[in-house]
Amino acid sequence: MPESDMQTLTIIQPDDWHLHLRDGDVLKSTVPQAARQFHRAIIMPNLKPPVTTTEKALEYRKRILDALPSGSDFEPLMTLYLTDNTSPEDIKRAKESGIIHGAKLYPAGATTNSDAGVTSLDNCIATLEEMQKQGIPLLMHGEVTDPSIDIFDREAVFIDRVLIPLRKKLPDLKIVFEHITTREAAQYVSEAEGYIGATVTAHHLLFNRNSLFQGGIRPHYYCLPILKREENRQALLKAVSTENRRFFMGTDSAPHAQGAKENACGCAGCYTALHAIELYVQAFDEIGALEKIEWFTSINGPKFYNQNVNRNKITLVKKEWTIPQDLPFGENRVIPLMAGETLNWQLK
Ligand SMILES: NC(=O)N[C@@H](CC(=O)O)C(=O)O
Ligand SMILES: [Zn+2]
Ligand SMILES: [Zn+2]
Repeated sequence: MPESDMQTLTIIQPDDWHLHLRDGDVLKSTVPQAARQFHRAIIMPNLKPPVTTTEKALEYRKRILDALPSGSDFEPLMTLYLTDNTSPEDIKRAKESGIIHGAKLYPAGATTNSDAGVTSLDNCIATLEEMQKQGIPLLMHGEVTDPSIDIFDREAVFIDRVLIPLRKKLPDLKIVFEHITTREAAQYVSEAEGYIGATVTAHHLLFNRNSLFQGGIRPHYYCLPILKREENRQALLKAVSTENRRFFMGTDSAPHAQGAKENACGCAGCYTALHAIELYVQAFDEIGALEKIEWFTSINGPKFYNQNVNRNKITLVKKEWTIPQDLPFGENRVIPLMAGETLNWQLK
């Protein structure tokens, strides 16, 4: 149970089960910011070029570890980027390495750096069977790419067109439905048979689609899956704050340089790794559910991934602070979510 006296909140140290750190120079800031809060993180493989092999993941892991502040015990949990050409041998190799904790499905064209992603799951059945056999979870960006489907419906349609048929074929495949944003997804994950979990971001708990157009167009609130109607936000809040153990924290912190967001064709992704835990605490506090937060932030995720729950604890204090306007990002700047706005809780 979290310890709380209204002015402080102490919880088991959280992990981030969905994080983009990017690569190169920017690791100098993205890695320490994540390591300040989390013990472990599932590292997304959508680099340019993507992390498609265990060898590439080992090299990327080393670059991440090299960017850690000395004394940090942060552990990057690596993932493979599935393509039409990922083979069952690639999966065996990943399992043997001991460093790969999932393989990521990006439907081709669905989101940032997904062009090399899977064009049809039919091309991957042998590979997915091997994942099922080896116990490697399939992490999914769950949106259909059919341009005739409205952007606000792409997640719900994915459940019927892709997820349910896939789970009929491979009922023992472990699945994480990443960054869910709809009532339909929350309900499906709550009730479905078998081994399935879902991550939920802080921004989908805090904001609905009105935030995209508050007094003008707001590129820093644009991410995929796109923010939805309020009723969906309410369904997500309910899912993460009830006793269901299938929902866990995954920030989907996805930094893009300021100029790539504030652009005629701006990139999708919100940067939250600086202040993720404070954002989640704010969301739970707003619905009076702080006593439920620890399952979501610190327990359900490790249990899903067969990892130990962390031993360390973190403490937040009830104290207003202002989110910085921008942050270093290699040679550029990145704008954190809610830049310049106030949060009520601060990590000690
Ligand atoms: N969530 C996003 O809007 N963007 C992510 C990709 C992803 O997780 O879909 C990114 O890598 O920028
Ligand atoms: Zn995604
Ligand atoms: Zn993501």
